[in-house]
Amino acid sequence: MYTSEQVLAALSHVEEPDLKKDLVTLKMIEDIKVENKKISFSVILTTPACPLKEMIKNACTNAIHHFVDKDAEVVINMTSRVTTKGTNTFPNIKNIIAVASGKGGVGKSTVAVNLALSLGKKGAKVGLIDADIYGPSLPIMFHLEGERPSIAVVEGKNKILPIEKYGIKLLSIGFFADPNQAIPWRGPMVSSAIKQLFNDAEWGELDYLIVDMPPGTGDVHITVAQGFPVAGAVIVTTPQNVALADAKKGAGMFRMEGVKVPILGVIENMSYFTPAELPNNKYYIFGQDGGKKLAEQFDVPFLGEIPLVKAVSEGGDSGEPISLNQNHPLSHAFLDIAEKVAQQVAIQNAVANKELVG
Ligand SMILES: Nc1ncnc2c1ncn2[C@@H]1O[C@H](COP(=O)(O)OP(=O)(O)OP(=O)(O)O)[C@@H](O)[C@H]1O
Repeated sequence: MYTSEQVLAALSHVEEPDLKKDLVTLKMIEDIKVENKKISFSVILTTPACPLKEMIKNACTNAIHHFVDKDAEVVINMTSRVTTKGTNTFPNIKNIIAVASGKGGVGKSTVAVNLALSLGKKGAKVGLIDADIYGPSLPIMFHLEGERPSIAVVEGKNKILPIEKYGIKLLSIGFFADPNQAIPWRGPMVSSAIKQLFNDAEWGELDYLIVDMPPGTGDVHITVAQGFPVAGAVIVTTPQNVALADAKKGAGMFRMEGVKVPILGVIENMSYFTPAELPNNKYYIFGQDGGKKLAEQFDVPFLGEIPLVKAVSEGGDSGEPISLNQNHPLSHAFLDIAEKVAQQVAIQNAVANKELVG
């Protein structure tokens, strides 16, 4: 018969690759049960979208076989408790992630929507705010044109109820505006409208709240970055020089004194085009590797590339984003990006909570 101490001793040899400490020190092991030759326990990851899940699971099994008994039956329940910063002033929303670009039209909304859906597919509780006051696209991308969120009284206060679709909760500035009427936004108006989407909505418990920002750097950015505990920003760009130059300004804003939002990484969209009849050809219409170079310049991770594919724009226009199509290769590409984003959030949280030296 084995003991829990033997199991813990074995697992203290398994390191969490990102956090660079062993699983026992990080308190990631729970519910140890030993029964004859069977050893079971739970590993509590920092996110259900952990890209290292299988690697950690295999390392645990190997450690038990090596340090306890090579014939033990090992049953591991891989689960998660999404981390947040100790200083988070919004405890029911664990991580706010801003999706930003410098230039307009680079696919920021497309990335925000598919990132949110992919995190949801991984089992996280996800919300999405469309804060693009100049061109809110979420109502069309979710086929919710003309919808208005309901209002409910919660603890004596009127609260906006986010609309739920495809497993995530949504609010768009577009739900409150006439799509045929342009609004001349002034600074204070912008600020109060954006704050309402966060403060006056009944979001419930969320692991990740993705915020689709307007292009450029303006009032919305300042309101979100200074008014709310943003876990990090993702920068979307195309490889084109004009987009990169603007993306640099956008990323630079998050690093300014008084803003100081960590940049989680760069996503390159419209990286290349592959015609359906020539599936092995890649045409780098907007140039090559611009996103990677931008990530290098800012010393942040490159989170992935998305090619120019007709199904992406069709999915956006029809209200069925590409991520809903499980079989499409880009659905996998977005899942991969979502894992990398969640991983970077967990790393930033560990740095902020002084569990990791940044
Ligand atoms: N990888 C892609 N392949 C094909 N079409 C794409 C791709 N990414 C985005 N698009 C299309 O490009 C257009 C602009 O995308 P999107 O609205 O996501 O950009 P944006 O940066 O959010 O724009 P805005 O500046 O208006 O906020 C949309 O029609 C979208 O469907």
